[in-house]
Amino acid sequence: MRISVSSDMDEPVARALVAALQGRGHEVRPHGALRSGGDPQWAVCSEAAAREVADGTADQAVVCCWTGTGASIAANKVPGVRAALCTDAYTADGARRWNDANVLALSLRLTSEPLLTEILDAWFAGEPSEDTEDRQNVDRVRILDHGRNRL
Ligand SMILES: O=C[C@H](O)[C@H](O)[C@H](O)COP(=O)(O)O
Repeated sequence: MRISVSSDMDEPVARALVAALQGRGHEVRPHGALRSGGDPQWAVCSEAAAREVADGTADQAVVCCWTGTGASIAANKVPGVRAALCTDAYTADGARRWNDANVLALSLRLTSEPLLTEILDAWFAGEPSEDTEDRQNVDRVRILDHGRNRL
């Protein structure tokens, strides 16, 4: 997959994330502190990565900041993006399964490299649920994207 990755800080775990994604065969599109000349403000680089998912340049994105909160907030402002801040593998699996999340948000502070591996394993193994209620919930979120009562 083509995966946009942003981080507002050039932290070892952010570099490990890029290497892990490449090691899994993904094409990484770096943003923020991960790219020479990139704008490292979390609101800017998270939005840039998320926009690539929304416009189809990327299949998914991983957005990072110290807490993960700013990155997830900014990404979720982009219509079509469902960003989930995941602090463990169970949450990452649920985000893919029940939320059809297309952007993974991570905390640079909390995510150790072993935990990163667990989260990525769960994220990439997870498939969106076909359950009717789950799909209806995701559709409701799509309606919210547009600010009006249609998909
Ligand atoms: O949600 C915000 C993020 O956690 C930032 O990474 C945090 O604000 C640190 O940014 P700075 O080092 O620019 O203060």
